[in-house]
This record gives sequence, C-alpha cells and structure tokens, in this order.
Amino acid sequence: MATSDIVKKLTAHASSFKERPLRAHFAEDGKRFSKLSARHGDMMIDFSKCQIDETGLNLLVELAQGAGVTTRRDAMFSGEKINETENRAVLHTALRNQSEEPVLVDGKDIMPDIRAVLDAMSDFADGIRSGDIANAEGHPFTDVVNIGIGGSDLGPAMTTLALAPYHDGPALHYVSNVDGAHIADTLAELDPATTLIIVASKTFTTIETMTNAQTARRWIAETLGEEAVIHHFAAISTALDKVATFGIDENRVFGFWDWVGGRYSIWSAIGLPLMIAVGADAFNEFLAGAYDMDRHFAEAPLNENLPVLMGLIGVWNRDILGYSARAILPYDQRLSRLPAYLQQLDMESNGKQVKLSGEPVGMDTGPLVWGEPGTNGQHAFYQLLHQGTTVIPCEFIIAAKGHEEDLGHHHEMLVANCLAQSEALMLGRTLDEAKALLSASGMASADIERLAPHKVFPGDRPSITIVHDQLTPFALGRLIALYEHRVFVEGVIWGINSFDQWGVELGKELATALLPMVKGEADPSNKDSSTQGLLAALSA
Ligand SMILES: O=P(O)(O)OC[C@H]1O[C@](O)(CO)[C@@H](O)[C@@H]1O
Repeated sequence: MATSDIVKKLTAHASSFKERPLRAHFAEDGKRFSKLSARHGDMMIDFSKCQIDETGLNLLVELAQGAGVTTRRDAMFSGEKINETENRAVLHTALRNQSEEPVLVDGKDIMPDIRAVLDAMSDFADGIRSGDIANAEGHPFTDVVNIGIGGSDLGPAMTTLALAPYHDGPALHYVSNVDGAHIADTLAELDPATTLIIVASKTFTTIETMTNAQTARRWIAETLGEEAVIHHFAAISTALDKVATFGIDENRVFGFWDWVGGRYSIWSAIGLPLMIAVGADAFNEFLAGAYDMDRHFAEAPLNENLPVLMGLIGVWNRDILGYSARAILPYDQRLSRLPAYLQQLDMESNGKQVKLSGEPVGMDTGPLVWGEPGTNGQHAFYQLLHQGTTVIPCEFIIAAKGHEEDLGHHHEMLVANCLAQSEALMLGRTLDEAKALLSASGMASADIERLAPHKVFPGDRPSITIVHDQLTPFALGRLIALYEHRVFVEGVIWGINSFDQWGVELGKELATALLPMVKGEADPSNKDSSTQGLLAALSA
C-alpha cells in the first residue's frame, strides 16, 4: 500500500482515540500494557500510555515497510552512501562494531583503521590517567579541557556527566561557546601547568572552536612559555592537515572520517575525553552497549524492534495526531544533558523540509525536542504538560537501581514521582472527580463550583517510559544508539536525509559577513533596518 494510503488509514484510525480517552482503553483491556510494551535485555519500553492500539501499530509497521526502513537500514550498515547530499556513507555503527566482520567503504575494509585509532586513544588515555604522559616537568595532568561545539562537545560532555560513578581519571571540563565567559570562567579555576587541552573539531574550521583554541593556546604560552604548548595540546579531527597547521604534535592527533556525522561521533575519537575520564575498559563497554542495540535494530522483527517502535510512535504523534514537540524527561540527574544532546541528534537530523529528491516532504517532520531531568521539571514546566492547551508527548527514562546504595530511599521517591507523572498525564481528572474531591474535604458548594474547573486535568496526554536496570556504560551506549536509530527510522519514513545539516550554514555565512561590521570596519548600509539598528545599539 502506498504511504499516502496508509497515512489515510492511520488518520481514520486515530479517531477512536479522539472519541475514547486512554483511561477507557486501559479499563477495557487488562492486557494493554503487555500488548503495548517491548523489551530488549533489561531495557523495556512502555508505550501503552500512548494513544495507540495494536491495529494502529500494525498499520504503522506497514508504513515502515512501505517506506523501506529495512532496506535503508541495511544500506546504512553496509556502508552505502546514503548521505546523498554529501555523497558519504553513514557508519557510526562501524565505530562500535564488535564483530570480526569487515565493513567496506568504496571496497576498503575500514575496521583496521577504526581499531588502530581506538588503540591509540587507549594508549593516550592510559598514559594521561597513569601520569606516564605528563607535563614538561613530569607532573601528571590533573585537568583536561575539551574545546569543541555541537557534536564535538555535547556527546563527550553529556556522557562524562552520565558516567560520573565510573569517573576515576583527571577532572574534565568542556568549553564550547564562543562567548569569552565560557573559556574565561573555565580556565580561571585551573592551573595551566597541569592542564591538558584537547581541541575537538571534525572540520577544524568551526569558528567558535578555533577562537577558543587560540585563547587556550595563548593561556598556555603566556604562562608556561611557547615551548610548553606541545606538551599541553592534543587534537581530534578528520582534517589532519589543518591540525598540523595549528601546531599540535602529530602523535597527539586522533583522527576520524567523513562518514561519521558530528552528532553521531561520540563513538569515534571524539569520545577521547570520556575515555580519559572513565578508562578504556568502561569506554569499550559503552561501545558494546551501542553495538548490542545495533544488532537488535538490524535483526529484531519490526513489531518488536525498540528503535522502530519508538520511531513509529514518533511519526504517529507528529503526523497523525499533530503534536509538534516531544519532551525528554530523564529521571536521572546524571542524564541532565541528555535533552540537549538529543536536541542536536534529533533536530539537526530531522529538522528538514525537502525529501532526498529535493521535493517538499508534504508531511510534518522532526518535532521540537526539549526537556529537563525529573523531578526538577515537575516544579517548573510540568504545569503546562498537565493543564496547558498544547499536548506534548513525554518520554520518561528511569533506572531500576541508582548508584547510591546508601540512598535507596531517594531512588524510591524518584521512581514514585516518575510513575506518578505518566499516570497523571494519562488519567487526568474529570470535573466530577474534582468536585467529589473538594466535597470530601468539606468545602462549601459555591466554593466547589468556583474551584473545581481549576482542578480538572484533561488527561489523555501520551507518554513513553523507558526503563533499564542501571545507568552503566553499557546501558548508556545502548540508550544513545536507541535514539540514533529512532531518528533514522523517522527520517526514512519522511524520506529526508537525516545526515546533512545545510540549515546551519546561512547563519554562519551571515555571521562572517557581519563580523567586520561589528568591529566597525565595514559599512552596514546594505543590511535591513533591524540589523542596522541592532548593530548601532550594540556598538556603544
Ligand atoms: O566538529 P566541528 O567540525 O567543529 O563541527 C561542530 C558542529 O557544527 C555543526 O557542523 C553544525 O554547525 C555540527 O553538525 C557539528 O557537530
């Protein structure tokens, strides 16, 4: 059946959820959870609190089949150049390939190069961690500053925080913003003599990273002397020629390849800061977790395949039910940067308006992705999630166990809060229930009438809950890979290229043209009146 026909069927099917609230679906079907949840190892995804049923799910699976999700998936894993607008393969999965199988790009097996870089990273990380690689005086590095932005920052920054219980290497710091405040505040806390700077940039041209790297270089040279620079810098890039021009010792340069997208690069040398923090063994566990999800994605039937199911529910929410956002709500303080990480992964991948052919997509594509960890968000924006006029599907993430064995009562409260939120969103509270509650408290009837509408919760607000055992390196790798493949599935259904990012270019070009105007060295009179007015206001 053609995609448009399945979409029509799905749209017709959605009416059963407009007519009957989720609470009725739960009341009628005691097996709803077991029918609408799926498991892989200790990871379980409950989507029974979404406005979907088995019939709808079967239609969605048909949609995935019709859109060619499996063909496209296999093409990605096998190194075909599916990033057609950049003429590149998409092989972040090869970076975590734990099998002996070769992976071919243009007929060449890329696995030996991947393993060679991983070995070099391990040697370097071990050396920094043990103190064998030290400053000119032989003192170990106590602090490492990673300078990068986007995929060269969010992945290592998010994962370093997530794996704090495994962090036994030097302290890690991340500088990304070109705002001088970021690097100034970071370096102010540090001793240059025992600080290693890693410059991470796929292209080694990104203006923010290059500006911060030059500032860090001056900081080292001015405090320790020019000859110290060689001891205090390392780099990660695909542009090895540009790194050499910057003056970083070639033995401290860790490469990767154009078939690794920035937002998919945490598995490459971009993960070096994480490896320095947690050690090569834990990093390898992290890769193994992602590989485990890769195998599941490649092999599990579509109706049991977690990333496929997540992607299908995403399309259902976005295109059939018309919800334009999704909230990422990890009930795990150490995943507090996950929403920011997923913003890049999802919105840079699927924030597109044309298909691979260049024609308009004709459907809504990637939703607005945002979020904060629970329980903090509960005391901030959950009011809107529960009673606002916009429905925002939520994605809760929770581990069965925390790492703080002596603080089990905290974890129990975390779990109770997480489950309470999805229950409240689904169930809501009717006007009659609100009135009954107020009346049970002994309130006068006039006050009940006045107050009850404020205590009504519409309910029927969909959510997915992802449960895993504990946030280990393996579980983290698996979780990120789950989201990567979910974004892939959605992108295939929309027919877009999830692996380019032309949308970030225009702003970069205009910033380059504006810089001389900001400096007062060029005439802004060809700019629109707003830009001219803002330039004048900022020139004080
Ligand atoms: O690693 P680089 O080349 O400095 O790029 C950083 C980021 O900039 C982007 O190209 C967007 O501007 C991202 O895709 C990328 O992760």
